[in-house]
Amino acid sequence: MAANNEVELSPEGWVRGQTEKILETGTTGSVDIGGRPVVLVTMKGAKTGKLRYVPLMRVEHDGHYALVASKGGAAEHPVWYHNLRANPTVTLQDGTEAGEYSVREVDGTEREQWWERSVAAFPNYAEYQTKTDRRIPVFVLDPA
Ligand SMILES: C[C@H](OP(=O)(O)OC[C@@H](O)[C@@H](O)[C@@H](O)Cn1c2nc(=O)[nH]c(=O)c-2cc2ccc(O)cc21)C(=O)N[C@@H](CCC(=O)N[C@@H](CCC(=O)O)C(=O)O)C(=O)O
Repeated sequence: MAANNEVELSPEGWVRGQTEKILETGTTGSVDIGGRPVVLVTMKGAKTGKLRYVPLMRVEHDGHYALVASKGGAAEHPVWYHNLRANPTVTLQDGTEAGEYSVREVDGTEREQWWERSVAAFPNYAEYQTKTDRRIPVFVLDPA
């Protein structure tokens, strides 16, 4: 296991670029996807123990957030899905504010409620779900 403070950004160029911009400016407000706000989630790698920085769409309600493992409607879950399952405590930065959250995957009516909020925040999620038989996982973050 790596030292738990070793940071690793995405190998995906455009994602790394947005992450670097957030880190340089100190605010997630410096980036967006189609004008929609983004949050920056720091999570612990399931295998390496590295600190992984994962930008995701901002879905917030009453101080709780949802993270949608859509990966653009790909056939498989994003790799970070496994990180959250293994290490369900993250730091989430929204704007300039960062806080600690406990993470849980949701199902049933709670998932429906948060899926609606997610699609309202980022309509592309609805289209991504039509592109794959994989049911796109939804995680809810509760302030730690
Ligand atoms: C390419 C791969 O990415 P991924 O984890 O599959 O995630 C794919 C994307 O979801 C991820 O890039 C998101 O940030 C993309 N993305 C969104 N992705 C989404 O799925 N949903 C969103 O709402 C979303 C919004 C968003 C907004 C801005 C932005 O810049 C990017 C956004 C990756 O980062 N791999 C790394 C890290 C892998 C990793 O985490 N390894 C774990 C082990 C994991 C295991 O157990 O297998 C470890 O370190 O231990 C690598 O191969 O080195």
